[in-house]
Amino acid sequence: MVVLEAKDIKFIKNGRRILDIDTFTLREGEVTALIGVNGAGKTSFMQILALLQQPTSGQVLFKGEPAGKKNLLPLRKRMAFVFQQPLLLDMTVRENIETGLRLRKVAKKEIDRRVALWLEKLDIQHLADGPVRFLSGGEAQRVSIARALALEPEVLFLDEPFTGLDSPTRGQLLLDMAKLLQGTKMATLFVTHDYAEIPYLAHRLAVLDQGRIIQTGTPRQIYERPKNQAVARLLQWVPFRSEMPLLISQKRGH
Ligand SMILES: Nc1ncnc2c1ncn2[C@@H]1O[C@H](COP(=O)(O)OP(=O)(O)OP(=O)(O)O)[C@@H](O)[C@H]1O
Repeated sequence: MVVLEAKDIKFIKNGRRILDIDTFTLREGEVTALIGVNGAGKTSFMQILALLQQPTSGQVLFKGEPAGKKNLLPLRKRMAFVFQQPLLLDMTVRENIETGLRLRKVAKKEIDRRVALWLEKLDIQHLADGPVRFLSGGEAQRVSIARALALEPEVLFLDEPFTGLDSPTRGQLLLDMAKLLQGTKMATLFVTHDYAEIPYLAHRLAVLDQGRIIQTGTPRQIYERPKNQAVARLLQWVPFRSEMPLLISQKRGH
């Protein structure tokens, strides 16, 4: 099922075409990785999909409902973000996870249930009542993931969430994240500059080049058959790409 759909998106700034995307979809239960060189338009496109930025023309549909001024806020409440910087409030871990739920007027009992659940799933129960100020980078990112997932969003945006973490911390968090996303109904967009992360999380891959989506498919399809020179060039630095585990693609029988 298509959860989020972008149609005929054009985004023009200072007379320059930043984005020109005919069609793009995020589907239920699927993680789509979006890659492209610096300046390709990933952030702009993510902001448009997250309804944080209005395109010059075109439409974003949420489960078939066109997003417009009237339904912007209720639709945004059905989405959640994890950024490269955890952007935590100067409170305890527990309070950080609770805040978004309170803003959405979730009942106290349900807040307690969800906070306990996501503290456990992210393995941060022991940090719950301490201030976020003293957390390591990896712990802070776990809190920001728990905060996003506790909202039970229908769409999840992951904006380079593992960048800046050391290798073992990142590896463990990637594996934990893959487990957490398995079997959920969320439609997830995953922007990353580290292509080695893709096979662990992404079912689909979309390549953005100069504002256009130039190829979509499973990671394996794209690694094995890049559509043109631009895609091949982009992926040429992926280490050992032919031997990569491609965990999710294999499990799903692609
Ligand atoms: N509001 C704006 N006004 C003018 N130019 C903009 C605006 N937003 C983005 N751009 C330009 O659009 C292009 C795409 O930017 P964007 O940040 O979306 O790319 P990106 O793929 O996310 O890059 P990076 O990987 O470096 O974050 C860039 O050339 C940027 O300078």
